[in-house]
Amino acid sequence: MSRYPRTVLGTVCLPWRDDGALDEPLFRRSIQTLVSAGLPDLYIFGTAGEGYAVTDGMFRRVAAIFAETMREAGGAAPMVGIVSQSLATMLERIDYCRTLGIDTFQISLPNWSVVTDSELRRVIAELCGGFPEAQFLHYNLMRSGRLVSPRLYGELAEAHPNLVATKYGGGDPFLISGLMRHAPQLRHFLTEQGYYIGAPLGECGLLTSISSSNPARAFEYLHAGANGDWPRFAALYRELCGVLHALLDSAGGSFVDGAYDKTILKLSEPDFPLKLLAPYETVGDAVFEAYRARLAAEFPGWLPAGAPHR
Ligand SMILES: N[C@@H](CC=O)C(=O)O
Repeated sequence: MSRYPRTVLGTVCLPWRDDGALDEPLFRRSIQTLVSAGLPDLYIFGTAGEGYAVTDGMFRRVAAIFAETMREAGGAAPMVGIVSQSLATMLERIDYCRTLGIDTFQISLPNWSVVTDSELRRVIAELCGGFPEAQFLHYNLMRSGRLVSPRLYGELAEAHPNLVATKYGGGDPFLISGLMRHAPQLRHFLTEQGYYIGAPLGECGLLTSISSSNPARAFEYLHAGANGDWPRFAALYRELCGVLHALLDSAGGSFVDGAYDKTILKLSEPDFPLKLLAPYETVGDAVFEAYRARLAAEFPGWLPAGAPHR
């Protein structure tokens, strides 16, 4: 029995105005739009949410607005990403969020020097042990300099009942099957490609990226995999591979996640700026227009519900 609901987990992006300030009304509106479109399980400060780039002041302001708006919108428990080179800063940020009533955190490992297994055990012990009333999802990504192995997750899950989930954006079949085998008590959230490998093996969740443009269809993909409806699952997977290539072809280069996630979000929030916090470069409006045109022509079912298919 897994410790966290099986659902579609989605990112929230941060809209920056030309003067560099947060566009608060648009930030609130984009959260409301996602929840009312059927995506209530949301987090801030993943890679797309620029958790690596915000100051402490911005972290506090965004976290407070996010928690308040999620409550108003009727979203699930708001999940806040904690990204820092400093374990002490991570603890401070969690402490602050606890004062806002936030109890669900997405943690990644400090990476100035890649942590060893025993250092990793220490990080998880400080975070999970320091806040036993909170719950933690670990973001397993190579930007930390290493991945956590399925067996190590099994060990950590036994030691920390409030380690409840993991998130992995890659597609390594060996790692994915290992997660299901060695740490089934954790909910493993996999992106569209990884979910296709994981769903036949165990009760993983869907970490939505390209599929977030149409939450109802993203849930259809989750359920097709969960219920063993393999023809539908394969058909949606084929579409999603096409959608991914449409996005990458339109972008024509390599960008940090936020550039892609903001392009996807702009489908439902046309005035959402694509700008990223410095020094990272983003895609231009022409990329967004090319992507929207490709979706309309080839995969209209992945446009937001009610969007014109032009
Ligand atoms: N871009 C996502 C990860 C998965 O797709 C994020 O920022 O968390």
